[in-house]
Amino acid sequence: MRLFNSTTIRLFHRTFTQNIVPPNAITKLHKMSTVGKPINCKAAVSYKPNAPLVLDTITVDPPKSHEVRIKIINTAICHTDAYTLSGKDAEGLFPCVLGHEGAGIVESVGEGVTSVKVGDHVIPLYTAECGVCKFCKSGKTNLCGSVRATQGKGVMPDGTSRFHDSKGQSLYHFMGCSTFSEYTVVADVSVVAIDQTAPLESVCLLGCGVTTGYGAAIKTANVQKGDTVAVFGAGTVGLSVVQGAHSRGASRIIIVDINDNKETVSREFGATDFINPTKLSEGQTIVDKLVEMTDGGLDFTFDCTGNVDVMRSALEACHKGWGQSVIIGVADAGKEISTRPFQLVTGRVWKGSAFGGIKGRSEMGGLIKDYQEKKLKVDEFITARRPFSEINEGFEDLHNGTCLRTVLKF
Ligand SMILES: NC(=O)C1=CN([C@@H]2O[C@H](COP(=O)(O)OP(=O)(O)OC[C@H]3O[C@@H](n4cnc5c(N)ncnc54)[C@H](OP(=O)(O)O)[C@@H]3O)[C@@H](O)[C@H]2O)C=CC1
Ligand SMILES: N[C@@H](CCC(=O)N[C@@H](CSC=O)C(=O)NCC(=O)O)C(=O)O
Ligand SMILES: [Zn+2]
Ligand SMILES: [Zn+2]
Repeated sequence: MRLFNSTTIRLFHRTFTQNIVPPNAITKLHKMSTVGKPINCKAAVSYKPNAPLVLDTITVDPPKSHEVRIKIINTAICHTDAYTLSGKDAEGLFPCVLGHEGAGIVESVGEGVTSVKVGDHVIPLYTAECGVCKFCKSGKTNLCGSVRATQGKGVMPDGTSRFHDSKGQSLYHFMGCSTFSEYTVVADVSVVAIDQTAPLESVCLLGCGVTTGYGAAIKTANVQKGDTVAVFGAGTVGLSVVQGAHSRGASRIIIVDINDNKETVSREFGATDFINPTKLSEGQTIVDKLVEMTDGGLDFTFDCTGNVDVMRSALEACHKGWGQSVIIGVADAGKEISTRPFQLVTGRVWKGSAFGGIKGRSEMGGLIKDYQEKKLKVDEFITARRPFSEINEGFEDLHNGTCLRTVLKF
């Protein structure tokens, strides 16, 4: 689909008034503009749990007040997309347009939008930042209350959807982003403009995985020089925690993963040790092993698996008196965590982290700059690139044992 935004039209308009192009072409050009009109475009629709995504031509309605329509250029597939597709997400709704780790260009904006403009390069944010709600003003959290309730119900803040499939059926939005569509509509508080020179193919990963892990280490945990750290799960999130801990000068960074193929890449991101918990000596638990390796336990541990048994081990491997365990992984509906309260009585702290504690609109620019100055690895997480039409193959990549992120291109 060719896109003419209002800036383009203004430029053409200037050319026309100089009599270089016949005046009747102006009307024709205005007719070609997509602004204010529904757009028909490619999308991958998830009609039901555990089924392949269906490539369809869907209709994306124009943005309403305080909404932004984005042409998505690149989107990656995060483990959370697969989790919701599996039917294990308590908030999962079908039929929907999944995807939340993307980057694109603003096609048009609704009334009242001042924070981004047509042509801006942007990253959609599943953790909004309105700046004025109780959460945003607290200075204590990156969670924002402005659109979270409707986001969890798969609709825009006014309670309606902007997506319809080729049969006219309404489709749910996902995580306020729905990047598995060539065009999407998001709330203005759920999008940030970025430096136009940043490659969208890479920085789309800052829309979730890299930011989440890196932020969990440097913001949520605030790892300091010399700290000992264990990270459970060497996916993009876990390796981004490793990267954050390494940047802070952690003295020991132990990766725990059941897949030996992840050892080399873990060390490349800064891990000092790699442990496969399925290959311990007879009778030894992963907690025993980690406590033994670190003279009593870790300063910080991170769960990046979503497995509640792993979360318990991560807590119990923390040092008595001060060790902190950060839960990042998302668990299946109905799962609960447990431990002996004694673990907390004796000073271990259990906490969680969403989007790495990062405030997307205020802090994304800094992460992009860190990437551009080669202080933050992002490209290194891309293990495959595919055209968007191969999105189902991209989901299969998640199970190939070496996949970190598959980036799709429209
Ligand atoms: N809180 C937040 O803001 C966010 C949370 N998430 C969540 O974080 C988690 C990680 O995401 P992502 O990095 O994309 O996922 P990945 O699937 O890429 O990474 C998870 C890793 O953990 C490994 N693993 C699985 N089970 C165990 C186990 N028992 N012990 C040790 N390692 C194990 C996996 O191995 P294998 O591949 O062999 O299964 C894989 O290497 C997911 O639960 C995701 O939903 C993601 C983004 C944001
Ligand atoms: N829908 C799930 C909860 C999913 C969840 O915890 N999501 C993470 C981000 S995962 C990104 O890949 C998160 O940020 N949570 C905070 C939030 O406000 O959603 C469920 O219902 O369990
Ligand atoms: Zn994600
Ligand atoms: Zn807010």
